[in-house]
This record gives sequence, structure tokens and C-alpha cells, in this order.
Amino acid sequence: MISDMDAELFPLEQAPERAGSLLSPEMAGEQTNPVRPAVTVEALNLSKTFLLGGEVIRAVDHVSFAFTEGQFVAILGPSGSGKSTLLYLLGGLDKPSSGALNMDGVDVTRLGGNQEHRFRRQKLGFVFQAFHLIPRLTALENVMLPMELKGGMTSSARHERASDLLKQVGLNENRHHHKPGRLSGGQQQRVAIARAIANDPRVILADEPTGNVDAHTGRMIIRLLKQLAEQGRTVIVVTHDSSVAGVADVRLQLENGQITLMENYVPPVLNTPVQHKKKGRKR
Ligand SMILES: Nc1ncnc2c1ncn2[C@@H]1O[C@H](COP(=O)(O)OP(=O)(O)OP(=O)(O)O)[C@@H](O)[C@H]1O
Repeated sequence: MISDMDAELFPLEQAPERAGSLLSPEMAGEQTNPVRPAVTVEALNLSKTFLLGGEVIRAVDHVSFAFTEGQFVAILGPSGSGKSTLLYLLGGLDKPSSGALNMDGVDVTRLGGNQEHRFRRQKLGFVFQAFHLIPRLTALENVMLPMELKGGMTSSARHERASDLLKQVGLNENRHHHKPGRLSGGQQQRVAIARAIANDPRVILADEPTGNVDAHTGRMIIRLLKQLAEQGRTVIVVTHDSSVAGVADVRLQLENGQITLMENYVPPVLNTPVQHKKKGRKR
């Protein structure tokens, strides 16, 4: 079913078709179950190749999986195995060379320009190892920014929500008006997590979120991400950190761009029927 937000993003006659599914439309339709968690991220033979000095590098090589709301997924693998490239593909920060990627029921590989930006802003939250906060903005302003870009909220509503989110992630109120340069790594990562969830995304993508903080803060960051998954979001984390892997519901191991192990992975049955484009239909 196309949600209200999707309908706003993609008027029905322009709605991108799903390019494919791990299940047939019949199976997905027949087995619809209202209590089954919805699939939020679905990759089908997703690949990314780079050409480097005449050499073809298969950074992500025919990868397929589907994750549902509420899942905490760790992507593991040796250096150069394709973890970050896969995460960037999932986040739309890079385009796949081939394959399909459905996010929250929409084939994102077919989005372009503004549609893509709006989709990412509304459905995805990013957390990076290096935090990537805007240095000239305070913690509060950094969290307000995604809401401002999305639009539809008054300044005081944005302020109130940002302040609430910063409290939720445990940033002391006396730090809310500090710029990132005056915050510790752990405090900056809390701000980055608050910013990632500012627009209440369905999916959170994190690239080594504990890579730049001490072990104690790392555990706190993991707890926060785990809570976000328990609240119903899909949280996908690229990590070398065994304690992140330890709390994950699903562990996905990559080597040379291919999945070599999917631990605890159960292919979900799609909760919603596959959307097919209806040509010429008016809203
Ligand atoms: N822009 C690019 N151009 C050429 N090759 C690239 C590019 N980006 C990544 N690669 C190559 O793709 C492969 C996968 O890289 P990727 O950064 O995804 O690995 P990773 O598992 O995240 O590594 P690490 O754990 O060290 O961050 C590597 O061989 C890398 O050199």
C-alpha cells in the first residue's frame, strides 16, 4: 500500500514500479498479514563496480536481502570487502551499477533529482564515524536542520522537537547551545543520532558509529541504536566492532563484495502487495 507520504512524493501515475522482489507478487499478496513487520529495505542482485586503471573492481557483487522494521542489522567483513559501498548504495549516496533496491516499497534506483532528495530526507537517517555535524551550528541547530529542510514545521516546533531528541539521546541541556568543536566525540555522536532521527526515518544507516569514541561511549551509542530498532526502525550498521555485532538481530558477512554468511537471517514475507504502475490512471 502506498502511504500518505508516498502519495505525496509520488502521485500514483508517476509512482516508480518496484523493479523486483524476493517474492512473487502472488505470494506477497496471498500472505499479507497485518501483524507481520513490513519490509523496509530490499536489495536484489545489487552490484557496484568501479573501473580503476583498466581494472574492474566488484565492490558489491550481486547482493540480495530483505530487512524489516524493528531489525538491527550488522554488516561485517574485512577491510575492502565492500561494506561502506553497500551502505552508500542503500543510502542513495552512490548509484548501483545493476540490480534493484526497494526502500519502504519504492524502487529508489529509479528516483532522480528532487524526488530522490526528498525520499532520503524523509525515510533515511545517517550516522557516520566522523559525525559530520555542521561546525558553525549549535547542537540544537544541527538537529533542527533536517526538519527545516523537510519543511512543514514552525520554528518553535522544530526547536521543541530538537531539544526533546537531544534529551532522549542523553545530551545534557547545558550542551544544547554548544557548537560541535566544544563537544566530545561521544557528545557529537549523540547529536548526530538525534539529527538522524529528526524526521522520524524508517531506516537508519550507520557507518562505524562507534569508530571514533571510547569503549564506554561506544556501548552507549550501541544501546541508543538498538533502542531505535526496538521502536520499529530498521537500523543497519557497518562495523568492525564485535560488541555491535553481538547485539545485532542479523549479521551479514561480506567478502570481495559478496555475502558469505547471513547469521540469524530469515527471509521475510512482504507485508504489503507489490505496487504495479497503473498507466494512465488519474488521481
Ligand atoms: N570510488 C572508488 N573507486 C574505485 N574503487 C573503489 C571506490 N570506492 C571503493 N572502492 C573499492 O571497492 C572495494 C570496497 O571498498 P569499501 O570501502 O566498500 O570496503 P569496506 O569493506 O568498507 O572497507 P573498510 O572496512 O576498510 O572501510 C575496495 O576494493 C575499494 O578499494
